[in-house]
Amino acid sequence: MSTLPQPSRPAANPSTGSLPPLSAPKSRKSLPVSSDHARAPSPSQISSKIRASPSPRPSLNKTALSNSASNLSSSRSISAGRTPSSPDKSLRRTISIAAFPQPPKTGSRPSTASSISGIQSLRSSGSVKVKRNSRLSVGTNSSYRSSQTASLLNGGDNKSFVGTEARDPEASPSQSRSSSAQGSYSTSATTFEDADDVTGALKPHSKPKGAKGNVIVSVRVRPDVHSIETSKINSEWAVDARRSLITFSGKEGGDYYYDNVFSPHEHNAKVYDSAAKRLVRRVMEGYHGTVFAYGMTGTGKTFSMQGTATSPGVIPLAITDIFSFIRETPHREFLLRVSYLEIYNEKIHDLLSASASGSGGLPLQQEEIKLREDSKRGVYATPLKEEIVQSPTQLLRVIARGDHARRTGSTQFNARSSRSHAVVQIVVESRERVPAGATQDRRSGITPGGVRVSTLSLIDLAGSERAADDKERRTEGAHINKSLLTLGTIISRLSETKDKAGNPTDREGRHLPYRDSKLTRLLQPALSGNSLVSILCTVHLGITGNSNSGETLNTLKFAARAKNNIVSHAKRADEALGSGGSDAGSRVLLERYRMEIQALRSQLESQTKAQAEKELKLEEQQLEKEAQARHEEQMLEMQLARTALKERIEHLNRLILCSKSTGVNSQGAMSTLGRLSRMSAAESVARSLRSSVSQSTLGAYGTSSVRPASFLSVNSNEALPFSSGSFGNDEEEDIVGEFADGKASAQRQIVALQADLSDKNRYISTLERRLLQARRSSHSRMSIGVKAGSATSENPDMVALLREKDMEINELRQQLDDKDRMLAALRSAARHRDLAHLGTDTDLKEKGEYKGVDPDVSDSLASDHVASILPSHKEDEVNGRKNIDDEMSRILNEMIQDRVDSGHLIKGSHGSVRIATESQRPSDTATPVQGLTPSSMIHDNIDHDFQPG
Ligand SMILES: Nc1ncnc2c1ncn2[C@@H]1O[C@H](COP(=O)(O)OP(=O)(O)OP(=O)(O)O)[C@@H](O)[C@H]1O
Repeated sequence: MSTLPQPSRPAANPSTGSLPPLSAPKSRKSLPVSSDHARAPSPSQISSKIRASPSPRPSLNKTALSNSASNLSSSRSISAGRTPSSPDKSLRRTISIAAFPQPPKTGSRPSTASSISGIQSLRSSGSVKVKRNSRLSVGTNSSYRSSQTASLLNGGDNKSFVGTEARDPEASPSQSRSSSAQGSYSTSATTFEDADDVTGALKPHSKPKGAKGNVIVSVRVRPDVHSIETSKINSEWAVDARRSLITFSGKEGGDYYYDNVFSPHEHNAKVYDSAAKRLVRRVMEGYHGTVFAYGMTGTGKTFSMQGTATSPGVIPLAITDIFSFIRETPHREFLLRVSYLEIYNEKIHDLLSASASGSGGLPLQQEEIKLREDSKRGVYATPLKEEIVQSPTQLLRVIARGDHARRTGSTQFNARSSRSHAVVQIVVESRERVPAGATQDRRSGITPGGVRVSTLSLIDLAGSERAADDKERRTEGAHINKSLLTLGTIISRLSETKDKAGNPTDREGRHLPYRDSKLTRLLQPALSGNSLVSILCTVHLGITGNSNSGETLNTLKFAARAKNNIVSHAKRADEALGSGGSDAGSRVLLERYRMEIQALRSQLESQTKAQAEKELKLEEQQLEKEAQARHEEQMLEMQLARTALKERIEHLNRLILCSKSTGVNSQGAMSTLGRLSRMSAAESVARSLRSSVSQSTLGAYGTSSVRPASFLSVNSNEALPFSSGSFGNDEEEDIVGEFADGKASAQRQIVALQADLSDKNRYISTLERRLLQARRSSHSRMSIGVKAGSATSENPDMVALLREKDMEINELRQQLDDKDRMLAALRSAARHRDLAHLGTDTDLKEKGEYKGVDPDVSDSLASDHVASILPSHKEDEVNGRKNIDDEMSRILNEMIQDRVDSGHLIKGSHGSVRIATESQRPSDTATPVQGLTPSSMIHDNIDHDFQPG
């Protein structure tokens, strides 16, 4: 949404209390009468011309006078020769902008003020005939002094009024247009001087005492490109830029003074410096400001406002200045938003909305934009897109986009004529910057002091034109002309009076027709008081094109009326506190943004906090998880190692027991036992043991009625208290079962045991390696744990585990030793047995009793390698067998004792043994004695254990 500057509407009799003391009154009748005018045509003649002004001048505004008397009495003056009661005389208050703080001087852009006077320029160009002191000779009928005082925004306080002498450059050569020594510009509500008023009233060299206002009117003369080529010169016009004077010597001729007159050779930069710069600076300080270009089509309005790439106009130069000001004002912060609209055929279009420019340059249908008014915002267009801009480039780009969308067309006088009124509005919000560490208003969440909002409106009006041939142009022209006419009417009737309802009226109490056109409605706030105004009127005085003297005169009169009638009580906008949520507050975007930023910041802070806490928690959880995972991993490793060790121990145990049993068998020649038992039960020497074992084995299968003798009874030589075929309980039966099958040869057992031995050696070395690794990794983990200050609880476990593993390894070593010993014993037993078998076999063969013996076995038993140890005598043989029996018994006893000690076997009261149940075993070495497992298992194990390698 956008609005033209609408500070609170000026009251019927606006108080000037908030304004700086007026330095001079603005009096319509304060103009000095030049001696020229003495020679001027009669008052009646002048009046007839000057009264082109559409409305008669009301009488002096008594209310205004009385209301402002206290403030103005010292500074107001009523021009000489004029009585307060004079009906056509009006005393207008003036407001001095010179008393306001001066903007910082910038060196950002050098002033391009041309030193060439307009007269000189015109002379050189020859486009306008300069007439020195010719006014009187021409018989000038009127004299418009629209710039009788130091001008608002482009003049200096020292600017003098031009009397007869002063107008003569030679008589009064230097009318300084420069600003005062302090660089201040003064403004004045230009006094429009009716001929009636002038008559006999103007005093040469009189200078109103600082009559100043906030309205500046400038006239720019467009160069005539054809004038150089042609010898014809429009001799009716004379332009004296130095004295801001345009003189027309034709019909209705006269002198026209303004705040600025720019000769055809003045550049845009000069125009900006003199006509707009000051106003722009004031807007940045908190005043509303409006600059608009008015003039016939093709006279250079767009050229002045937009300019070209090489010669930027008012708009781009203002933008540059705005940002220069921001840079130069570090103690304040600013927010700029811009809108751009056009009024085309009495309809408002948003030039920044996406739909503003459709394909092929045709505008798309967009939501109708309406003008609304409220007490706080004044008149504003809605809905209107506003863009927040942060750099001159961005702002220029936004405006260029709007320019692109603006409607133009070819007219008789301008190939690219603006067919609409274009309004750029830049809303400036500013506030004191919060000093670092300053305390803030806790309740509102904002810093003390509010936001100041001011608006700069830069308006390029469409040009007035005569009826065109083209229908479309005619329609456009009708709308343009109507709105411009309304504008002219309003300006000519402007007064400070208002009706009871507070609506502005002219001096006769008639309503001002602001609502007659969108343009005037939109300009209402600017025209009716609280805005600084700069009007740039463009004319073309050449002999070609539309250098129509009548039109030019109209423009000059418009300018003069504007300067004379528009009274501005511009004051700095109040600082609004935007936190209240009121309408005003909601307008103050800067504050809203600040609060939003603050809210977002605190939100961000709390979120960051929460995030940090969450992250910390997650991290902790992660660490916990990692520790847990590590722990689990370690436990798993340990478990695996443990399981592997246990399995191995079991395996070894099985082997040991099997070896024991094998030993028993080998003592009784287990593999051969079956064979022997099959061969004969009458084998003499080894019978006691071998047959008993054999029988017990057989007994286990229920094939023998002989009382079985457990292999344990070998040592004790005690008869087992079991009945035949049973050990008295199942476990013992299982034991018996183990010995029931013994077919492997001693050789194979030895080979198997050797392989197993090497296997175990390998395994032990593997275990040692693993242990070493485990120690290392445990050490590194422990050190990590110590570093992290956690996971120290793992140490006892690890130590215990290591200890356990050490024990297991020791145990394994012991077992291995046992095995070694057993192996040695088995070897020697095998040797002896083989020798004994050789002898026995020979006997049997001799006796023909060696039946059923496998010839292979027989052969193998009779192999050469045992032949060497064959005893020569039977007695030796018997003794040898006895020794073997004894040795085997001893070894077996030792091993059994070991198992009893380790809790795997339980000794019975009668010397019998049985396998300990799970519950009876020591918990830490709960290794099942696989060698004493049920027979089916034993078979498997034996088979497995006997696997070579
Ligand atoms: N001071 C100047 N110096 C050089 N060229 C100018 C000047 N003023 C106007 N012109 C040229 O005159 C032509 C018409 O100017 P411009 O379009 O600004 O007129 P306008 O008043 O905006 O017309 P319209 O109302 O039809 O839009 C342009 O080509 C422009 O470049």
